[in-house]
Amino acid sequence: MSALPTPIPKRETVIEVRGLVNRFGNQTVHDHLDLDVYRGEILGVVGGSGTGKSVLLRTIIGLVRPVAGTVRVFGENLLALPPERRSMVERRFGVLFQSGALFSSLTVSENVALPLVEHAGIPRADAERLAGVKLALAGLPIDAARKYPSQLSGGMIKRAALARALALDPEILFLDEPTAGLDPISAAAFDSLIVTLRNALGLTVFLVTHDLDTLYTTCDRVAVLSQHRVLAAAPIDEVAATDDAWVQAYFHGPRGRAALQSAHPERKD
Ligand SMILES: Nc1ncnc2c1ncn2[C@@H]1O[C@H](COP(=O)(O)OP(=O)(O)OP(=O)(O)O)[C@@H](O)[C@H]1O
Repeated sequence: MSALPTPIPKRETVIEVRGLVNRFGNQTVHDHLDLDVYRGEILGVVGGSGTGKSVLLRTIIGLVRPVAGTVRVFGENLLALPPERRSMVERRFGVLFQSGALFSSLTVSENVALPLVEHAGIPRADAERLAGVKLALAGLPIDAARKYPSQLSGGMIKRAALARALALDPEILFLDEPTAGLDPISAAAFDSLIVTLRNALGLTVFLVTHDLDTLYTTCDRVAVLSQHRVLAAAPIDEVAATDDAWVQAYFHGPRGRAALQSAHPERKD
């Protein structure tokens, strides 16, 4: 009796981008770009400077209205939703912008509590207690809660911004160059925190980065932006084998080889 083939589980698409066109004046940034992001994965988005990685992130979260194409998050087109339904979808994702974007006049604890008060209507004292839990999740010491952003190191600011992005228990986490500006040890610690949180909370992570170590150590798939589109979206080894000048220079240049060696010391390729 022959065994039945094991069915391949169907991946659930949580972000679907189709035919996306973005232009600023006469500059075309995206031209019929397609991309799927699957539930539970960490997707790294890479590409040369100015290829439109941040604009793609901002379009997906509804901050940029594209010239053409559709973006669906959890099956919903944010830009077509009435404000109340849009805000319900927005509560299901958290965003860590490149700068951290914390309010400088609020303490770390108040920054993290803000979305809980404003979007979830939680009383301030309870929100600050919950903020303490989120700060611990993001790996910040308890005394950081009372500090102002200007009193934190770069790595701590990223963690505080991460705690705020996690405030509303999101299903998707958007991270724009989270390790930029961090020393290698802090960057590696941040990478491993992202993997731990994904595993513990079942998050889907959309991660814009230039950091090859991050790609090798955290990402399930990597999407390469080139010539206004997604050139490839696949596990890193597949993407690194793509016949494209930028991909070859990026993954097989000295930094790419060093990152591969550091993540997989046993490999000789
Ligand atoms: N609001 C805007 N108005 C005009 N041009 C913009 C705007 N936002 C982005 N751009 C342009 O779109 C292009 C893509 O920008 P984007 O920030 O997405 O690039 P990126 O791939 O994230 O680059 P980097 O890796 O350098 O951060 C750039 O040329 C940028 O100048």
